[in-house]
Amino acid sequence: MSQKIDWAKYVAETEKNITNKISEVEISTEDDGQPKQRVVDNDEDAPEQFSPAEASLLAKIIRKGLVESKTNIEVQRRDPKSPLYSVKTFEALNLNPNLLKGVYEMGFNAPSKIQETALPTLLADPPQNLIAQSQSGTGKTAAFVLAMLSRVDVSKKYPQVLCLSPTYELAIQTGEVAAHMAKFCLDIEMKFAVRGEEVPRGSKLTEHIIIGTPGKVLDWALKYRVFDLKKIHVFVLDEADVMIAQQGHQDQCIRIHKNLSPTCQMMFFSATYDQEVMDFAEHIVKNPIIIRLRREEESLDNISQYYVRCANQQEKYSAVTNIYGTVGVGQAIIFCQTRKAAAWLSEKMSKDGHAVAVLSGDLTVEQRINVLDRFRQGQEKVLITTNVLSRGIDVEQVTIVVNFDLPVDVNGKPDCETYLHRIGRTGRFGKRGIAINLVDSEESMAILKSIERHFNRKINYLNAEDSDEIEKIGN
Ligand SMILES: Nc1ncnc2c1ncn2[C@@H]1O[C@H](COP(=O)(O)OP(=O)(O)OP(=O)(O)O)[C@@H](O)[C@H]1O
Repeated sequence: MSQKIDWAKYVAETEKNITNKISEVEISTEDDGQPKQRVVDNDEDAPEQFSPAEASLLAKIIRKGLVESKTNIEVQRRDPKSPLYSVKTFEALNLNPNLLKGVYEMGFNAPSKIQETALPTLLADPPQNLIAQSQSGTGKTAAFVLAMLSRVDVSKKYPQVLCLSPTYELAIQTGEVAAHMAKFCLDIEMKFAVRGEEVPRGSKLTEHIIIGTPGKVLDWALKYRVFDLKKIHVFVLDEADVMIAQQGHQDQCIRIHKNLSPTCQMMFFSATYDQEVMDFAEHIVKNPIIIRLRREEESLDNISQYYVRCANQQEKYSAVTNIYGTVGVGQAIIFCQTRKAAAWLSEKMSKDGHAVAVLSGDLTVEQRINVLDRFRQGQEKVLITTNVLSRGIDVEQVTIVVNFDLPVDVNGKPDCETYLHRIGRTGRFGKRGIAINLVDSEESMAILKSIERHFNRKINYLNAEDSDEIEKIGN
């Protein structure tokens, strides 16, 4: 099926394309287009209107979803098919006692499947390389953060562990998890290498761990030379698939990777790897242990997926305002494909008296972190955003994800990986979540169907005429 790729040539060509200007790029394929008005053709299955009956059905679904979000995690832990399943305790993973204290302090009672399977490899001696895949919200961050903290030699006052994240927000979140886990390991020091952080040229970093975005890390390592990539002995690539395959990150990550010592331990993590990206990962990581999901395991049972048919942009807007009215005690994230669409939607909702926050690459990093903090504290119940927040961001109370626009790649083709990451902002660690897709044209219907086929997972039509619908939810 696929044509053979010469990875060595591919890496060499990618490197040739590296520009001298090193800057941070967000994982968003935003364009500057205005939201378009589209008209849907008649469809025999589905009425065009987002009717009051549908609005009321939606409200019921959301309420039911919220009630079920109290699903017992312990039950899932005993189900071998669940990503939360584990047989071991954290004690059995041979963690340093102070790290173990940190883990329990965070309220973690037992490891998830990925933690239980990845940690023995990550902590093995001699060190083993790992390429790991596990569904969104199943505890990958804790797995690699525990490995990072375990590998630090505090007597050596220089950066030894490097973790790369695709966005500013994700780097900060990972640093916060690491700080929390290291609460009883006071000697471990960390530094963020992200936009807004500056270091004097010629100075030498003394922190043990660097967590950052690729552009800044490359700047600090190769331009300012404030730390030595050859002395890094643990390299973590979070969201590894976009980091090695998406334009903007790829050249920087590969350049960083090339400058590491051949003995540096590699830890690649993501919820998604398509086959080509996995082949490439296997090419750049020597003798890796691979933890891989089957396609049908990639999407989570605890996230119920729906679509709503809307005739045009105005009906999409009505659907969103209806959803706004039903969020209740949870929170919602609404994804738009472009910054402009996000700005348009948030302005319109604000004008109509709905309190919403908006986060996109249009804001400064200070504004971005401020918006996210307020959302985490529940000051706004609804956050409108772009793909910049599609990956990794962990806000426990998010019960609903809305795709105002379905995710497409630069060629307008369905972006199944982004879809999975977006809907994974809800349903964190076994909680229940609801994903609602707004479909306003035959093109968007085709995209939805293609996503459905890709994961072989039904996305249910929100049919107000079907009185059994609510009963089916969650089954
Ligand atoms: N063993 C555990 N017990 C209880 N909660 C946990 C455990 N491990 C992680 N969590 C919690 O689960 C949530 C999701 O974890 P995390 O953010 O690490 O997921 P992830 O797999 O990295 O997700 P994503 O693919 O979206 O990046 C977090 O709130 C985290 O605190």
